[in-house]
Amino acid sequence: MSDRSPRNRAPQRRPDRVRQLAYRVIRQVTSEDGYANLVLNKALRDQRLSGRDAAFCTELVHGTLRWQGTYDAVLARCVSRPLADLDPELLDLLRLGAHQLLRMRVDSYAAVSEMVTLTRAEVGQSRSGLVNAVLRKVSQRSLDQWISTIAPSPDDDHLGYLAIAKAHPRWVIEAFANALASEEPGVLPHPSSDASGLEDLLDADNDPPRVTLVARPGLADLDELVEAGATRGRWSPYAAVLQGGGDPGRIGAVATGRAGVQDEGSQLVATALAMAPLDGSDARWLDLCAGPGGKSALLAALANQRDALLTAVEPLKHRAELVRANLRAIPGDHRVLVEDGTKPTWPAGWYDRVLADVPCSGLGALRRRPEARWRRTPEDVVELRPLQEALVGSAITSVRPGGVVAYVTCSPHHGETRAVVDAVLARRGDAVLEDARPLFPGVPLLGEGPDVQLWPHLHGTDAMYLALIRRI
Ligand SMILES: C[S@@+](CC[C@H](N)C(=O)[O-])C[C@H]1O[C@@H](n2cnc3c(N)ncnc32)[C@H](O)[C@@H]1O
Repeated sequence: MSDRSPRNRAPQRRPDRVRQLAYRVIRQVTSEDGYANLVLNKALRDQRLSGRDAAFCTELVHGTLRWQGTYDAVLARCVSRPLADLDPELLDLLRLGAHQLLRMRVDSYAAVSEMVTLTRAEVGQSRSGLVNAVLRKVSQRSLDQWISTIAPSPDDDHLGYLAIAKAHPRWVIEAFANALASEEPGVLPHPSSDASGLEDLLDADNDPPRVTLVARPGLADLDELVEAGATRGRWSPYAAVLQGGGDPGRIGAVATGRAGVQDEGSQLVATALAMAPLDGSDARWLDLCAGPGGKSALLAALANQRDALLTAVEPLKHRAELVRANLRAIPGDHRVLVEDGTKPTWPAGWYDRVLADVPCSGLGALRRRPEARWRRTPEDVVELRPLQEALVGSAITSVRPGGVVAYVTCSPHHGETRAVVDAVLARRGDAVLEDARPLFPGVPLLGEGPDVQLWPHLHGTDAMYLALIRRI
């Protein structure tokens, strides 16, 4: 009989440092409603993780959070009680294990064994048996086999199938299907084929985006970013893409604020507002919902080239500080007001161009926010509506007759795009919609207009929406 006295027991293995960090980041994101990107970046910095370790940790965190709904459906088949009855720590450990087994090329034995060791260290020996047993069951099938087992047949319930196979909540897929269908008359809102591009869109959401830079006009030019290793963007005249990622802060133009990190779709909508034709005065520009100030910086740089000035409005003090920081490198006496955009303190009709980039569900930026899809609810869209309508109303009141408003969301959900614009314009007789498509030169697949919806799968951008409104 072997001697199991503590003195003779084999020393307990230490958990793998990278998996442990990934688990702790995931815990913070799920238990404190943290933003994965912020929590992870801080953790990587604090632990001085870089190179392959940082990349592995990022994949563990982002992948686990992004595929959470699918992993929960798999785990529900492997755990004998409802997942809701599991301790949240245990559930996060199981999700992290499932990700390694089902979507990473980690050897099954290594993945299970590492997760058992991590479980022992993080929640105690008594739980490690359950983790071992459940993950072994998970490892008995590939992801495709699990999907065939647990998802409804695509012929019976296409959206239900996609929810599992593409890891999106069903209500989000429905909203996307509706938005895509309205751009392509004749395509059913609930397609059973992918004629509408729905599957491509969901796939694009599951691909982490490359880092896109903006060369702020008049301050940096694209050649400078290209020399630093970036390649020119596809559509925006100011965009460059950092191939292979890397820290953008190492580029001089970014470190000094002459360039910044900004999705190409965000660049396109801000540039579209600046390009809208205008008769008469073009001196006063307003960014009504400015924080953290990415679009403010681009608009201010463009305004500066025409001797115009930008006023940026943001009610949250800490976000207004971010706007100030973003505007610091831009020449000109641009102002930041810490105010509520629905209660203008400036005279009606004061501005020539207004951007209303309103608070929204952010469903258009799921690529870059891995946890967001599981956190948002249909109620968010309903609850944001009155604020969105008040802000468009305020934007229209703030612009002079003949001036233009760009209503922008980072969401393709009709409840926060067309429905908002239509409701506001139906109530007031002093503004009309204009065709925004000519303001996106060279950008293909802009639909039937007059508004513009960009898409990750078609344009490689966030799903930004823009409606161009002219005050009459
Ligand atoms: C979608 S974000 C704007 C992003 C920004 N334009 C950029 O490109 O960096 C919406 C912003 O509106 C702000 N906001 C919320 N309520 C507001 C209000 N009543 N008036 C003005 N801005 C508001 C939010 O704090 C948030 O910073």
